[in-house]
Amino acid sequence: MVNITEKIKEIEEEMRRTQKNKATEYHLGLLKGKLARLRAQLLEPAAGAGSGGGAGFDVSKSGDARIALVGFPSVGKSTFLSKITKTKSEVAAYSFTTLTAIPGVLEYEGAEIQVLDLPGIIEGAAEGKGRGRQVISAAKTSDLILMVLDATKRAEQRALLEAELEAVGIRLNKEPPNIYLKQKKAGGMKITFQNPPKNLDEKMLYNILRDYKMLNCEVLVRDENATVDEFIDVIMKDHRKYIKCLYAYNKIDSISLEFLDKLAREPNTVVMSCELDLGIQDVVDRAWEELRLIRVYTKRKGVEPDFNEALIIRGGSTIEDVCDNIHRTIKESFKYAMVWGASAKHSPQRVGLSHLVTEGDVVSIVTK
Ligand SMILES: Nc1nc2c(ncn2[C@@H]2O[C@H](COP(=O)(O)OP(=O)(O)OP(=O)(O)O)[C@@H](O)[C@H]2O)c(=O)[nH]1
Ligand SMILES: [K+]
Ligand SMILES: [Mg+2]
Repeated sequence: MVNITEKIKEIEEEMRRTQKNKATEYHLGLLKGKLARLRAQLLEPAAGAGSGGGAGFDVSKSGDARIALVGFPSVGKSTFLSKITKTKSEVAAYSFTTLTAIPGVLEYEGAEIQVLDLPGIIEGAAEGKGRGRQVISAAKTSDLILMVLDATKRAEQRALLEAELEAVGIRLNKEPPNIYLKQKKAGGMKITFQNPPKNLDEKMLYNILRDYKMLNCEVLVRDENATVDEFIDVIMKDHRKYIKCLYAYNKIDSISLEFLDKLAREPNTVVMSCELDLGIQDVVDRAWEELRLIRVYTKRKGVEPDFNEALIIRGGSTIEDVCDNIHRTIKESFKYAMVWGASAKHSPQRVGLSHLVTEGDVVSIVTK
């Protein structure tokens, strides 16, 4: 493990030393590719090491979604958990009060959201400092990262945390790159650009693919703004996780109104004071919005739907997802579904498995 960490340091050092220009961009691209590979290795549990390596905390998922509270020590993560759930997680003025993952349940309009209070992380977490790697692994399993920040601390804290999460393959508030990559058994490399790329060229991709020993593959870059980093993300897609992040600045009781105003205007940002009980509900409402969960009601033939019993599913879900949510095997005997509500062209509409449902729909599944 030490070996990999040292190699990572060496490459980072070399990247810092290398001046960025046309002549060095191929070399830098290759270094980035190597770095991504080493970082993934670092997170892989060592053979026979049991729960070592990249394993998270042993908390099973429950409820309709999971939110992870991530932040530096003593920013108020446990205070916040204790405010929004019935769970009491220890609060104190010293760092590393919380030493493991403490789950709580947030009830929100009929949904149950699991909220994980996590130990504070520090710079170097991705490389294994403190419980950093465990915390980050837990964050990787969440549907939303609520990054808790101390409004009284330096502004750089946010960028530092983001860099730690980036280093282990978490991509915050980003979509997967619009690049198609398929490994083949033979035929060499076929690289195509749909539009002339601004930051890439064929040679660069070729070099990186060769370094990854992907000699036979097909690449189609659809996005003209795609970057080398995004291309590497596509190669490493099994190690990447695209997660929404909401930034919550706590302790606004201790900052000036001017600064508060500035913070509150930043994108994906909410402000609060757990101490004064200010803004807590706003943070919860925003977190709920970011999760993009919707409620769908099921109905048996000839019976009124039960509006007290919603299925909570992800926005963008289909009838197929609804089936999977009801029962693992229902899809096998699926004939068609009847849908009432906003997603139906007329009520009811007869639809197939691929129909997209939306908030408040009533669905009746007809089986063979
Ligand atoms: N001024 C102020 N202090 C707060 C606020 N919220 C929490 N605190 C204090 O900040 C300190 C740390 O709170 P914790 O909830 O233990 O912080 P944590 O992020 O869970 O800390 P670790 O578990 O050690 O990582 C405590 O002394 C809290 O009373 C707030 O809104 N304003
Ligand atoms: K603390
Ligand atoms: Mg804590």
